[in-house]
Amino acid sequence: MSLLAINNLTCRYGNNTILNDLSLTVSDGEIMCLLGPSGCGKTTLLKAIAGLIATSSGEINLENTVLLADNVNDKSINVDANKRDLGMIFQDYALFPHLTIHANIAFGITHLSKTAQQNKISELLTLVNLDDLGDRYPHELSGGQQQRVAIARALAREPKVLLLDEPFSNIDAQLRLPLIKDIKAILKQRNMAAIFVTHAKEEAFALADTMALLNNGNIVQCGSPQYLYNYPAEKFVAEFLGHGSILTAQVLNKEKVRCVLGDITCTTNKTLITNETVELFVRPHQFSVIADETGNGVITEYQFRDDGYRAQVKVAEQNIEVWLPGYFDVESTKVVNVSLTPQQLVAF
Ligand SMILES: Nc1ncnc2c1ncn2[C@@H]1O[C@H](COP(=O)(O)OP(=O)(O)OP(=O)(O)O)[C@@H](O)[C@H]1O
Repeated sequence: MSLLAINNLTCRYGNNTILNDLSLTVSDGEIMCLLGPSGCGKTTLLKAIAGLIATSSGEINLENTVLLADNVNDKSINVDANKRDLGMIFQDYALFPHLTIHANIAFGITHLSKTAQQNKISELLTLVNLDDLGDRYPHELSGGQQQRVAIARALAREPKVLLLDEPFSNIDAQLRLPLIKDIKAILKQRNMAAIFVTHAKEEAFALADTMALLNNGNIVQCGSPQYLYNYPAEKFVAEFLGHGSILTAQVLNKEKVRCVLGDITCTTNKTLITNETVELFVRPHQFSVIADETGNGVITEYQFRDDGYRAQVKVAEQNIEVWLPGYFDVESTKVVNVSLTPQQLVAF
C-alpha cells in the first residue's frame, strides 16, 4: 500500500505551470529519487509535498491523513508544513551553528523527557556513526558528518517520510558515493521512506529503489534504476540516463534488423514489425570493437578516462560512441571493426 500518494498535482508560479497534473506514490520504506534536468520542477515538487509553497490543484495523502485536497465536503484542505509529519533536509544541512550536535538533534524533541531525549540522541548518534562527536559544533565536523547529523536530527522527530533536496551537492565527489551507501543503509535500517532530489544520475542509481524522471513538470517514467536504464520509455529517458548512439534500422523480422553494422539479431523493448524503420539506442559498452585494417570503422576522436577510452568511431556516415579498454592502442590503430552481438537493445 502506498504511504504517500500525490494525485494530479498542479503548481504554478505566475503564468508558468511548473508541475502539471503530476501523480506519484511512495511505499513504506521506499527510497525514491526525483531526477531530471535543471529547472524541471524537482525542488518545487518536494516543496509542494512539504507544504512550503502554494499549489493550484491536486491531492496529497500521507498514510491515512489528507494533507492537501481541493474539495472535501466543499472545503479545501492544506495542512501546515509543520504538521505534516515530514522531515526536510536541505543541501546546506541547515544545522544551528551555535548549538552542539547533541543540542541540534534535541531541537525537535524537547517535548520528550530529558531521559527519553538522551536515549534517542544516543541511539541516533550510533546509527549515523558519530557516537563520540555529540559535544562538537557543526563547524568542527566535515560536510559528510554534518549531513549525517542533519539526518539524525530529522529522524529524531520520527517523520513518516524524509524529503531531501540535493543533500550531497556540498560533499566532495570522492566522498559522495561512500556517504550515499551509508545513508541508504541508515534509512533501510529504520525502514524509512525518503524522497531525494538530485540531478546526478550516478547518485540516483546508487540510492534509489525507484527513480522518477521528470521533464517539463511531469513524470516521464518511474521505476527501478535498472528498469529505466534497460527499458526507457522515451529517447529522453535513454539519453538522460547514459551515453548511447542512435542507429537507424530497417526491421527484417521480429528478431532481426538491418543497420549500418549489418544484420543484427536482437530482442527489443518494443515489438518489431517487418519493414518498419526504427531507431536503435545502443550504449557504448554494447558494441564489440577490434583493431582490424579491413574493418568498417575509423576512430575519429578519443579521450582517456579512469575506466578506459571514450571514443568516436565513424562507420559509413554514422558516428558511434564506443568504450575501449585502457590498454587499447589508440595511437597506432585507426581502423577498427565495430559489431553488435545478439543481445537486448532499445528501439524507438
Ligand atoms: N519562487 C519562484 N518564482 C518563480 N519561478 C520559480 C520560483 N522557484 C522556482 N521557479 C521556477 O520553477 C521552475 C522549476 O524550478 P525548480 O527549482 O523546481 O527546478 P529543479 O528541477 O529543482 O532545478 P535544479 O535542478 O536546477 O535545482 C524553474 O523554471 C524555476 O525558474
